[in-house]
Amino acid sequence: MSSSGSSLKQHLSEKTDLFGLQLWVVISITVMILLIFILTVLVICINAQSRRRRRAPNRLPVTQIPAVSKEIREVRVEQVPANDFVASDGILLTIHDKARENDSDKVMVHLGLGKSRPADSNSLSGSFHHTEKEGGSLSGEDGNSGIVSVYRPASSSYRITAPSPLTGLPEFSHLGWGHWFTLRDLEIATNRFSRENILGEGGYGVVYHGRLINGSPVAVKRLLNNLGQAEKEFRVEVDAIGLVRHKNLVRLLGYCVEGTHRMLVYEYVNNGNLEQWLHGAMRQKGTLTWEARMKILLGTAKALAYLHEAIEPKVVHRDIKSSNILIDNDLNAKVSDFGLAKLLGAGKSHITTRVMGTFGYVAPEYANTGLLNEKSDIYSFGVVLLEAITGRDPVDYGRPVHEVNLVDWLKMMVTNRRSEEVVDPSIEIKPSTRALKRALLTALRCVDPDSEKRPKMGQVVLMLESEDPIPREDRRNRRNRGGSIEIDSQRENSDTDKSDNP
Ligand SMILES: Nc1ncnc2c1ncn2[C@@H]1O[C@H](COP(=O)(O)OP(=O)(O)OP(=O)(O)O)[C@@H](O)[C@H]1O
Repeated sequence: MSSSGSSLKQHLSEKTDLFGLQLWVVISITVMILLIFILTVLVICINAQSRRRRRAPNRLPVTQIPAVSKEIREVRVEQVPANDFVASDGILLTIHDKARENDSDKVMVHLGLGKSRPADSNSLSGSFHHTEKEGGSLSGEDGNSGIVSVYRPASSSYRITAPSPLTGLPEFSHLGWGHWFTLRDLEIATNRFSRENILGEGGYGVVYHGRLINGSPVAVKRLLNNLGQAEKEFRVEVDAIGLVRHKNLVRLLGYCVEGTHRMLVYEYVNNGNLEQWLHGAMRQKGTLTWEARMKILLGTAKALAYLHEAIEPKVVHRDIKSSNILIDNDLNAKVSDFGLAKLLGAGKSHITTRVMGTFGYVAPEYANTGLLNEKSDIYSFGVVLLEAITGRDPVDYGRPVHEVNLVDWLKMMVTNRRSEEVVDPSIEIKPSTRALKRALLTALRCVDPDSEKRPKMGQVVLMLESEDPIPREDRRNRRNRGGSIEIDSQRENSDTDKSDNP
């Protein structure tokens, strides 16, 4: 044993060819080099991975809603057979008729405006950038700042806009915009999701009123189920949507991902929604005046203009309707549920069905073909505007057959020069003729059966804000066209004079 030990020692002490170094020295150096090499490789790998993780949100679009939604095609095949959907409506099916389009021309003429050509619409509304200069009605967090906030995924820009003056709250999400709540946090906030805290139930889940430990009131939306969406994917999507900011969009404060639970925590908007004010429980509190309605609709238009035109890539809401327009104490509109379609769109059945939008508000081309872009939101906005003007439901089977569909009835009334009769009878102080025509024209242009002819939301904002009776350019065009339109123009002027100068 000792002889073999001493022979090993002897062997290790032998000089090698490498600079005459002893064998044990060469072995030690080799082992050290190997160790250093392994350590270096490890450090490089860890660095690369963390850099990749940090870069991940930069490559992420706010949402990835494609111009043409795949999910909607799936719905049409599996969930809502096109014919059933359209046949049950009956209106959507026929709205593309040439005769209908001619109707729409007539409607425009009787509003005293004629059908607008592209040049008209430019002169009427200007471009989005024009709006910026004129006072920034499409701006982000601060609606009056005149600055359009463009989503820039560079981390520095969104960290600056990150919120949260809230204190004593759970962990900030990894992108820095909001909070990652635990299930326990939200159980405490909502009194264990008690029935008394339920604000309502929609297609996506149940909404609870809650109070955070710092006293802030919140609305907690408990999503129906996870639909197999991976935790990381959900968090990344929520983070992206959480970065979208506008004073007319309900603010997403944070979320909860725990086990199969998925919850979204929003600012609490305390004055009901437009649907409740027009047709439901909030009517007990009084009737919304014309001005209040226009303020709410203008805020909604600004929120949509922001989603469609001020952020990149744009967001299509997909479910604009009066119950998704929340209202605060100052009668500011707060559009809710934006981004939810994307967040849950990868799921199946009922969620995908929700993505189809809501009966009565869905644009005909969306219902017929499943093709979706922001023009579908604009159609739905037009329906909400008509709903606010008339106080009627978009589809009301309790009415005579020719009045069931709001858009059709409205066109018929305007064609028959009965525009003054469409105003919600519960509005005490009627709008001026000028204001009414302005609102009706805007709504009718939004619900044009031809989606290409609908104005952009930025133009809609300008149309609703405008004080002019009719844009000068538009009048000149109408004079050139002469005939009955000229007569309408004179009527409109005298109406305007009458109502605005009592
Ligand atoms: N942030 C919020 N603050 C106050 N109330 C809210 C908030 N978000 C939603 N609600 C209320 O909770 C109820 C349910 O809302 P939810 O959006 O889930 O359903 P919905 O609008 O009726 O239907 P849908 O899911 O089709 O949009 C509604 O009465 C809504 O006004």
